[in-house]
Amino acid sequence: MDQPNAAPQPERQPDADPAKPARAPQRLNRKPEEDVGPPVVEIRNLWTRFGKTVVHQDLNLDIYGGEILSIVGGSGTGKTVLLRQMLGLERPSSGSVKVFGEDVSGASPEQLQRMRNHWGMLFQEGALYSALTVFDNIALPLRELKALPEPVIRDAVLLKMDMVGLAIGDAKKMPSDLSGGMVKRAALARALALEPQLLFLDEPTAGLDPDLSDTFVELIQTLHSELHLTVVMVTHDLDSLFALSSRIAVLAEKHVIAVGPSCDVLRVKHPFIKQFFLGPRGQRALEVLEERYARKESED
Ligand SMILES: Nc1ncnc2c1ncn2[C@@H]1O[C@H](COP(=O)(O)OP(=O)(O)OP(=O)(O)O)[C@@H](O)[C@H]1O
Repeated sequence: MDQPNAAPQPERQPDADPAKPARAPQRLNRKPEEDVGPPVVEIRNLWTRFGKTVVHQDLNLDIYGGEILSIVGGSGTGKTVLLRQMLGLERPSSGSVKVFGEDVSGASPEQLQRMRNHWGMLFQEGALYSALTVFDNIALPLRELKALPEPVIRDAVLLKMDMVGLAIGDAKKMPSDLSGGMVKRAALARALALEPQLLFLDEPTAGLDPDLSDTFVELIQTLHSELHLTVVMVTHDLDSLFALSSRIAVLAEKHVIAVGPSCDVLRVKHPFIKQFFLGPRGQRALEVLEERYARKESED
């Protein structure tokens, strides 16, 4: 996690019209410090309208390889819709969403299916198929490829189960036999089945008690660094937000008002940021994180 450093310099959107002043709320739009190459996800001038309701208005966001980018915002600010647009499950009213340089917003179902083979998605509540065993749930994306022999699928499923901390004996269990934490692990194993480079997480710790949530956060941290994943996460959970995020993108006023490392975003003077991060919950989450760092440092 980045430690507080120099005050952030406001940066103009890369494709903004130089003749126009940067919009006042776009206070911060920082790339990660090191040279990380072109964005893995590139959202440009995106508008989303449902009837007369405008959810996103000229929204821009870049997500870079290897980072964990978390999207936060108040209820109804369009986080889930944005995630679904990145996954090609919904189309924006205008603007573009590119993933690995390919336009998701205009892709055909066949193109989308091919693209999705490079992404994994962990939905809220795990979203396992209740009629399938843990093994068959994880095997599903591999079987859908219709290219792999069953012994290869078996090995891949067992490897993924091991990665997420499930025992071989769990393979035959039905989702209804699993605890909340195990459902998350099985869903994560399924999201990783095709060895994606990009992983989308929707509220990954929702429904877990604090201990299970911490364990799951550690698992995501380990997998992120071992598998060199790029992770895009939507979360309300401040503990996992601070523990995991390389950068945080804040949605308010129908667009991204700030994006950068948590230490920089916390300094942006905006009512939502103040209320969300600097209220009692935010302070507690920061204290927990500081304690965790102090413990880690003394252990090292
Ligand atoms: N298919 C749809 N038709 C009409 N309105 C929709 C549709 N999908 C989403 N919306 C509206 O768009 C807005 C953004 O929804 P979204 O679910 O993305 O919010 P969110 O930021 O994820 O909220 P929360 O944090 O409460 O889950 C909401 O006002 C929602 O009612």
